[in-house]
Amino acid sequence: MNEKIHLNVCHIINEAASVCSACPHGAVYLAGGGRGRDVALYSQHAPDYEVLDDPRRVLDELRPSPRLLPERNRTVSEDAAQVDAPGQQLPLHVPSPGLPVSNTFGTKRVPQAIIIGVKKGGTRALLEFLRIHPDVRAVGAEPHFFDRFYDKGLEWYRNLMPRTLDGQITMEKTPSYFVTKEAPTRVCTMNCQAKLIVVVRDPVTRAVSDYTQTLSKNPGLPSFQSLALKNSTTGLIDTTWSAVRIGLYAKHLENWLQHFPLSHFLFVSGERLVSDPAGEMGRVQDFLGLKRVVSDKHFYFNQTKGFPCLKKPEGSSRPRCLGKSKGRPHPQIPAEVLQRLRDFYRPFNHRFYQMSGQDFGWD
Ligand SMILES: Nc1ncnc2c1ncn2[C@@H]1O[C@H](COP(=O)(O)OS(=O)(=O)O)[C@@H](OP(=O)(O)O)[C@H]1O
Repeated sequence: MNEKIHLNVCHIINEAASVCSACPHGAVYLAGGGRGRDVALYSQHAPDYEVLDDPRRVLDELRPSPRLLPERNRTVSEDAAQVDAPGQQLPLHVPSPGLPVSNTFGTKRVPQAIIIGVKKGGTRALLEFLRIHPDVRAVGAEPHFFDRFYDKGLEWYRNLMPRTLDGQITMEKTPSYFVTKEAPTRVCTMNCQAKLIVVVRDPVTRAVSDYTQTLSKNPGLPSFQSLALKNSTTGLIDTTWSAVRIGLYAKHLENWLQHFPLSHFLFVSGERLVSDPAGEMGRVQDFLGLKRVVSDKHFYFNQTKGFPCLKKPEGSSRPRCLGKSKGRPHPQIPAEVLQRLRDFYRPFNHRFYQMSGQDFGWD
């Protein structure tokens, strides 16, 4: 193989990571320890990464569109920067000494659109669905720039972004931005015209989902009810617990609305993203000013997973579901505790419906 093409092939293998239920953290890591000739090149550099199971896929990546040839930002894992696991982030870039890490196609731009929340709302599904669109380029891992790494500076942030051609939109998702006090002013300092997407989900289910994630990392965690309730007799809710606090959408939105007009926001229903992904994606594409490319022909409902999956996600010619940490079973929570939480959230939900102009039907 011509050396230049060979390097491009390797580069694209490395860049074409996509979500996969069979791999740790739900991601395919295409570099390292491969069975295929091209993949094997990486074995000494990135031994920790999973193997591309079919080197022929590389050719698929090369074929479809010249837009795929510019650098694809390296995706690591959808859970690379979990809000619950500070300090346990995987690198945003897979090192590949001696091989080109970028080419000169396109420009790295700061995002014009950001998925700012909410944690456990369905943000990963939305980003992966958007990445099918040829005019969307997104960083795979969560950069956490506007909450944790702001002092690294805007150039650091911009450098994390994939290169885009004219007309393509740069995006990222970090769900913790929605609940970060300083995030709105920081995002506005970067770009006050930014479009902001919030995937919201019934705050009670969201809290249980959040708890499920923490429990999966820490099996000794106290029960949901002991964390959610200040006192089991009075039934008072502990609003200092982050799993509860994140669901106060009206309160967090109020903070954002001090810096951005409502027209800059799109609220995506986490529930409808599961029941009607194509319908919800239609709204998202309209909001972003994109042609409606992502449609019902891209989705199928996977009975085993119980969720919609992609027929052809970005960088793949095979169907893919999100990883095991997305759409996992929740522990059983006593009905009276859930009811107590539902009652607690009701006024906040109604306020949120008023503010957003949308009724999400959570009660
Ligand atoms: N298509 C598809 N496949 C799998 N999972 C899906 C999908 N669409 C939405 N969801 C829901 O996404 C929930 C996880 O939300 P996030 O991706 O925002 O989580 S995170 O904040 O990034 O950790 C996840 O929450 P759990 O069900 O609690 O695991 C899912 O309910």
